[in-house]
Amino acid sequence: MLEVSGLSKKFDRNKEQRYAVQDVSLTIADNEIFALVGESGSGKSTLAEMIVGLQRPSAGRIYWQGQRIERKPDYWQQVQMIFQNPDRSLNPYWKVRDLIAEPLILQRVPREDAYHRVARLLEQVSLPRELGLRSTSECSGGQKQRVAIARALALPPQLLIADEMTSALDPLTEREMLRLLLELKREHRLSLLYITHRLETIDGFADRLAVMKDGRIVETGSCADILNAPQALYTKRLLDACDYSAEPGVMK
Ligand SMILES: Nc1ncnc2c1ncn2[C@@H]1O[C@H](COP(=O)(O)OP(=O)(O)OP(=O)(O)O)[C@@H](O)[C@H]1O
Repeated sequence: MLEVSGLSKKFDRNKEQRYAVQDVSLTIADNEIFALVGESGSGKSTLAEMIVGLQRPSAGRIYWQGQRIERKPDYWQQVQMIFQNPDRSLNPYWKVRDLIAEPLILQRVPREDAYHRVARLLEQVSLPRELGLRSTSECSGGQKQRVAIARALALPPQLLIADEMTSALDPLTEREMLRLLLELKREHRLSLLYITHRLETIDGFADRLAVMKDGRIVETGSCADILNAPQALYTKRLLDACDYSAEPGVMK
């Protein structure tokens, strides 16, 4: 469904040009959870931001359903991103229900109909309906992240990109979030690009996995294969660092 081919991004740093992402190619299939793993600074967010159009690639192409995204104007409605810090996409002065309703209102859905849909979305992400009348400054970190998910689902996307969305949350809330994403995948048949630096969280969750280091993909394959028998030295080091064999994954 999504194909990234030879994608690179260079930034100027100290009068030099450095690659944040270099010649990355990958595909994400329909209804697939694809995890992108790597340590801090390996280029994961830059890659995601190119996919959602927040950064312009220095080289390479992105295809959606077989066509370049520049030729698919509806692509931008079919992809949504959730950030590590939900405040990045949520205005603290707005009520939760208006934040979630905004994408619908922008599509000219009548306000009353939009609020009905918001009530259903709040239920889907396990938030009480009353929370709709609060501002996000009155919500916890986990609640804000659920609000961000509900907003991203208001116009159901076909591809959801979650960039370190659970890394500021406690382990129990993290587990709940991953369960919620699995449910949403089943219900909406969406695909998910799930970005994390924590390999141990994706066991039993992701279908496929790419490991990124210094802007390049060093290993890609089925999640189970890579976790059980990593080929790249770097992946082995990442697994050792999180003591993967000793700790069951979040979803087990
Ligand atoms: N706007 C920018 N200007 C210059 N360099 C940048 C910019 N954005 C990112 N970089 C650099 O590109 C590299 C990759 O950064 P990126 O944020 O994509 O990594 P990451 O794997 O997502 O890291 P983290 O897990 O810490 O978010 C880093 O060396 C970073 O300093």
